[in-house]
Amino acid sequence: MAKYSRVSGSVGLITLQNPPVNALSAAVRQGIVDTVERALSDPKVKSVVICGQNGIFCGGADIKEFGSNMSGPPLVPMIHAIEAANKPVVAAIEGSALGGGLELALGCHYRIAHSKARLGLPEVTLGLLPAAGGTQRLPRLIGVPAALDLITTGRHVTAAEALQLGVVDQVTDHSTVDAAVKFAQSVAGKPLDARRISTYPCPRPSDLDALFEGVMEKVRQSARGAIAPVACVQAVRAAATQPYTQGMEREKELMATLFTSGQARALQYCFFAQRAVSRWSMPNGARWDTSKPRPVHKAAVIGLGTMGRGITVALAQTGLSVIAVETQEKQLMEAKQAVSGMLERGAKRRGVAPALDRISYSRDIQAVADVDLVIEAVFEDMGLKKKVFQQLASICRPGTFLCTNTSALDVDHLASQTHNPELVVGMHFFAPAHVMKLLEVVYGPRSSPQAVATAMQLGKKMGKISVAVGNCPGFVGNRMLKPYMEQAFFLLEEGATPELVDRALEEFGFPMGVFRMSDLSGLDVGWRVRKGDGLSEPGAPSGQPARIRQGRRYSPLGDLLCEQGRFGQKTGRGWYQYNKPGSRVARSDPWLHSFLEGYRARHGLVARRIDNQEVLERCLYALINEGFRILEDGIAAGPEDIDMIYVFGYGWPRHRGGPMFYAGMVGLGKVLERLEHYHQAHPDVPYLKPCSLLWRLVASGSPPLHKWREVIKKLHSQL
Ligand SMILES: CCCCCCCCCCCCC[C@H](O)CC(=O)SCCNC(=O)CCNC(=O)[C@H](O)C(C)(C)COP(=O)(O)OP(=O)(O)OC[C@H]1O[C@@H](n2cnc3c(N)ncnc32)[C@H](O)[C@@H]1OP(=O)(O)O
Repeated sequence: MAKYSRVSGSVGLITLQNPPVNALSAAVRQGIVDTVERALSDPKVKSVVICGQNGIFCGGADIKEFGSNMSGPPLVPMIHAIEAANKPVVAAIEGSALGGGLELALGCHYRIAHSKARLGLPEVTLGLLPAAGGTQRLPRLIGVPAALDLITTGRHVTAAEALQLGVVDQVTDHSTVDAAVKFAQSVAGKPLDARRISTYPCPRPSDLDALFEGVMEKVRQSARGAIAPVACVQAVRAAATQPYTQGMEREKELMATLFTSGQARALQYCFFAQRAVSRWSMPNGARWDTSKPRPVHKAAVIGLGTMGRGITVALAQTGLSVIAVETQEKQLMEAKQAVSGMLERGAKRRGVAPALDRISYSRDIQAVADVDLVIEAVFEDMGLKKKVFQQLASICRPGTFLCTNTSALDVDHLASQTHNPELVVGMHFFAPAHVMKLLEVVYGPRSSPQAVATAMQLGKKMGKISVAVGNCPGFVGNRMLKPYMEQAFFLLEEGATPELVDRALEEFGFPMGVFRMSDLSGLDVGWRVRKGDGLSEPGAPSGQPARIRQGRRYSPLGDLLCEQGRFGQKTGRGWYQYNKPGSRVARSDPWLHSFLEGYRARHGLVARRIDNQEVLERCLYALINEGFRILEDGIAAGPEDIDMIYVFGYGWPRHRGGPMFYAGMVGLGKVLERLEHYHQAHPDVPYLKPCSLLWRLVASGSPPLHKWREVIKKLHSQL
């Protein structure tokens, strides 16, 4: 699918046609090969322009093809043929030129870009490297350090930056195709030898070894176990140290390893899952494509603590008018300052004016009377939230959407405080709310499809990955976190240390292990919840054994630390020790180790050797098991929803695809077998009991993840 025409008498115009992004599918590659041949053999044609239809040059190789047997002409010889052409070929870049799209443009002799175009080699984000010559041509064109930056980060650059780097030859504000055709006419007949990038010598930095060692070190640290960034560095090193043909061989060899890796599968799954979650559905049949969102121009935020401040910033940055309400004078003053600071810093980073005048502050909740949507972000206390919702119900004009930023409380119970429960949804942001990408949109049994659609659309406008989920304690993310953390506590009781557990999880790829994370977010948060649930003393019924609550195993370790005032980083002591309160550098704490020994002795527990494998299996499989329960309960519509929540909100390593994808990679049978094993060893831990959906999936032959919905549907229809 590439259209051919002759324009302005002597220019062969090739238009890539594969909506929506003109990906280089087999048909497009065949189309390019055919039309280039046609242009080169037509004596009337003196030069050639390649462009893409619908304002986008090319989004790269067709990622969907990677999972199947690839047919059609391969990219590398196709691009070589273009570069070797004896007539000038000009790329007219509008919209995006990414991955294979940019590699195609690098094979052309000239590149003209529209000022709004974005260019990049994002293959690394898909677990790959630019394997159509990108790792060899780009460093030859723009130098090794700049090429390393683009290829190892995958970042997209603007046309202006591309021009500055030397990736493109000209930028236009007008019709790119017209400019390229004119340019093509002007260079017709001119020698092309100096325009074939593969023939350029690669500029060789004097400190080559030091440069590559430094970049490799940086990449290894930030990649957290991802292999593609490392391979990207190796491929660029080949460009800098070997002739082009050998460099291409190295590129191919490294790509072959990446192409078949589990990491590439996981990252490509994430690419599609990230897009799939916007196509939400509810158990009652309501869906994204049949539910119309209402526009939101003016919003209000109630409560300006940490979350309320971040939400206010995120809304203002999206271009909405915001009324920010905080009843406490001192808190309001502090919040104003903090919000202005965040907006100014963000605006400076993005080179725009801060959106300060979009926000008006008030101490009076009556100020929200005429907004389109309210986000309540007061303290996580049901009594307080209920009061706010009752007030909102009487203040707001009819039709106003009322959203709660609770992280676990019952959205339906809050909805019942209003006259229009259909207008109520949860909008669970993650701290810091103006930075974190995840938003859980929580629908209750009475939430209208329009309320869900409106919250989802608002989240998208705010640049969030919004995932629609059902209402249950903890929703999806926090509900799954509970068994994960519980296992970590039990492992301490049985002989592990916080350091051992955290190391295993960090080696797996989490940015922080469970105990370092708990110190960061504050041990008191969970303590308050456990007290509310009647688990932690003194709320627990008297006379019950210290390590059993509500008939199941319970570890009071977190409560005991809180009783000592060890709330984590903010108090300078938690699972680790810190130089001073607020310090972020966790150090091993001998006090904690002897406390654990004393605790075990008091409860007659004998410490045993626990290895990384047990830590991972118990923590991760307990979390995954809860994920299956969530699917079984219909709280999440599909495994992609759960995975994107964990990747974007909980630091699950993207190259492992999310917990449910990971379960599929490990093998559902193996997950089931290990859960059974651990449940037999710990029968008082219900979270370790494999759930029926997992049994059902294994009994159905462990189908691939995209077929799970069918099994879930069958299960629901039988209930
Ligand atoms: C032993 C075995 C040896 C094997 C060796 C194998 C050798 C193979 C040789 C391969 C040569 C390598 C070539 C190249 O280096 C590799 C690549 O090019 S990989 C692809 C790189 N490109 C990207 O990563 C870009 C991805 N796309 C985007 O970033 C964005 O889509 C966009 C282009 C900026 C547009 O953004 P939006 O306008 O917001 O639109 P969406 O993102 O919502 O996308 C719309 C729609 O299009 C789908 N889509 C986008 N890009 C692609 C793509 N490249 N391929 C397929 N489909 C794509 C996207 O999924 C959306 O559809 P939906 O999912 O919503 O249905």
